[in-house]
Amino acid sequence: MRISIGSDHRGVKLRAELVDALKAAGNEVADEGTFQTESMDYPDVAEVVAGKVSKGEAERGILICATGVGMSIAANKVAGVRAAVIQDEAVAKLSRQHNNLNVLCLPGDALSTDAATSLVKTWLSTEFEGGRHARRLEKISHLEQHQG
Ligand SMILES: O=C(CO)[C@H](O)[C@H](O)[C@H](O)COP(=O)(O)O
Repeated sequence: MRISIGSDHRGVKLRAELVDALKAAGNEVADEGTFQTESMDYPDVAEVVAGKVSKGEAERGILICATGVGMSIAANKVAGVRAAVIQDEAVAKLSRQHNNLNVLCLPGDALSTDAATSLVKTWLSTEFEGGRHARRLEKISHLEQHQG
């Protein structure tokens, strides 16, 4: 799978570990940084990862900051992106089955490498169920196009 992954300064270590695990599993990974531990602004990285997902240049995106919250807020501003903070296996699965989540936001401060790797594996391998859930996503798309 083609995956774009990024983090701010608070997610550098976890991101590097996930990049290795994703590549080892055979994915095509675009690592968007940041590559520095100095403080930087998470929306700058969210824009790159969410933009690639929105344009179809990546099938999925993964974003990491301290809480995942800022990344999810920023990513959801990009057309066609469905992003959420996930830190639970059952929710990771449901976020794919029911919401077709295409950008996974992880709280780097709250997850061990093993827990994050397992969440990502579950999330990547779970298919969208369609049906009534597709109808609901169409309503979300409508909101995106006709807000205000
Ligand atoms: O945006 C966030 C919270 O919603 C992210 O967790 C950031 O990583 C965090 O705000 C960065 O904070 P810092 O004090 O600048 O390291």
